[in-house]
Amino acid sequence: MASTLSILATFTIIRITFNDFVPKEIRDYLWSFIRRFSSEFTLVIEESHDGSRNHIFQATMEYLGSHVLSASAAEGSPKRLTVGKSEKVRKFTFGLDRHSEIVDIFHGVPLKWKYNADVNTNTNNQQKSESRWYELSFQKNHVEMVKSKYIPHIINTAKKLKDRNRMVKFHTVRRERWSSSAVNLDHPMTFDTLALDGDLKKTIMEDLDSFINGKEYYKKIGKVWKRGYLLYGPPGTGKSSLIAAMANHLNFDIYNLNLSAVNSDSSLEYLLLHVSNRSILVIEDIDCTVKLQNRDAGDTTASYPHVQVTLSGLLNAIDGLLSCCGDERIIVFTTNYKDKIDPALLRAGRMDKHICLSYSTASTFKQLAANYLGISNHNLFSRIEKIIEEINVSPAEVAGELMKSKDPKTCLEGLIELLESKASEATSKPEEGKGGNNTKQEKGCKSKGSNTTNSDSPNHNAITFLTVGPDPMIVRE
Ligand SMILES: Nc1ncnc2c1ncn2[C@@H]1O[C@H](COP(=O)(O)OP(=O)(O)OP(=O)(O)O)[C@@H](O)[C@H]1O
Repeated sequence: MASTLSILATFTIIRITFNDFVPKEIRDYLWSFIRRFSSEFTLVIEESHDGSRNHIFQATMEYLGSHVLSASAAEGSPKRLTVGKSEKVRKFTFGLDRHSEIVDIFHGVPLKWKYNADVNTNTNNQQKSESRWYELSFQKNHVEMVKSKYIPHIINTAKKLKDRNRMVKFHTVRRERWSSSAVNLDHPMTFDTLALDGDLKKTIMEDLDSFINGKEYYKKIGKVWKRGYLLYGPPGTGKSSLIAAMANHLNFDIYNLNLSAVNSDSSLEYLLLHVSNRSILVIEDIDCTVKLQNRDAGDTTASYPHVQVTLSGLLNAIDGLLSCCGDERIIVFTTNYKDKIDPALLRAGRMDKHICLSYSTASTFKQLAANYLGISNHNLFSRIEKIIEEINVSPAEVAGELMKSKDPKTCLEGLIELLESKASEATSKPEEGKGGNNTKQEKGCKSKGSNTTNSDSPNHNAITFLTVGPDPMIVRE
């Protein structure tokens, strides 16, 4: 043991002495001489290439950053790492410290990475700049594999990591243009905290994942890589919450478009064409901002004096967005009244999925109770579940009651009081119930042209998920 240590110490001293006393030019020459007799091959990836940023360098940094921490426990791994965080990303980023090495195994081939950095001074010993580069060393017979598989793998992985870690931004319109200062979305709603009935949550997530993994599929069928969703249902049923959950799930920016802030069809077209890739364009309450009546009635223009956007302008702008420029874009309309929207806006190819969000059911109540109160059972549950299936109460109203106290019993009693008052209101005013107030039959999702099979089903009449466009692709590895 002692002799091993002394050999190591001697070797370290020799290496330090060699580095300190032998000029760099001679060291480089000696190394290139030694390499001539070895079967090792080295690729040098510098930070800049042809006078601009080298994307492979950036991708390598991202890629190795995700590997170094998990690899740091392995034998022979670097003993020093760098750590940092910028405003634009959610997580810390780790990296190799200068002159550190790490071995990555890809398809069983060991690939050795070394990170280098040098400070350059000009002749007056004044201006300093840093040059940084990676060296990737491997056996010569793997050159083709590294070129055709490993480097593309690094670039793809780095892109996915970057997309996953970036902050989601929220863009709004200012003076008919997207505001230059988008804010971090920072919305806590996720698919874990969103309460949805039946399989709807799973179906939506699967649809989003198929979309995001479907680049090749869209290319194959010659369709632009975009998808449209219509979210409809009564107020407080989670339409905005679902959009936030979608953005957080995909790490897509949100572009929120209020049509009443747009003065002309040409401005609208400009806005829709200037939405960035990997984003969700949201047009909320579409029935309120533009009177999108059935064109059979002959009304194709906005009927509110302050709204300049016409229905045909909106259709053209959406078709422009859907037919050209950019990738990975989602467009979402929300409305409380699906029947008020011109069917042309909702047809397949414009809105691929119609998702109805509706009043609370026993299932959504239980999800909310688990989220807000941290309980999965209580002796008041059965009473609540029974009444909630009979009346219309939005998840927002249920959530409001569950937030009133930290004591579950107090919250559940408050909720029962609300449910009972709604039930007696519905009994005393049955004619209002028909208008969609509090009767079970009006859970809010029935509308002309909706998926009546689903909406008639006894257990899931609150929610329908209707595919109107081509089904999402099945991605096979
Ligand atoms: N399905 C749900 N799951 C969890 N929380 C919900 C759900 N629906 C509503 N909420 C709660 O109610 C609040 C209001 O809901 P949200 O704004 O998403 O409803 P909305 O359908 O978009 O309403 P509106 O039609 O009035 O815009 C949310 O911030 C959230 O706290």
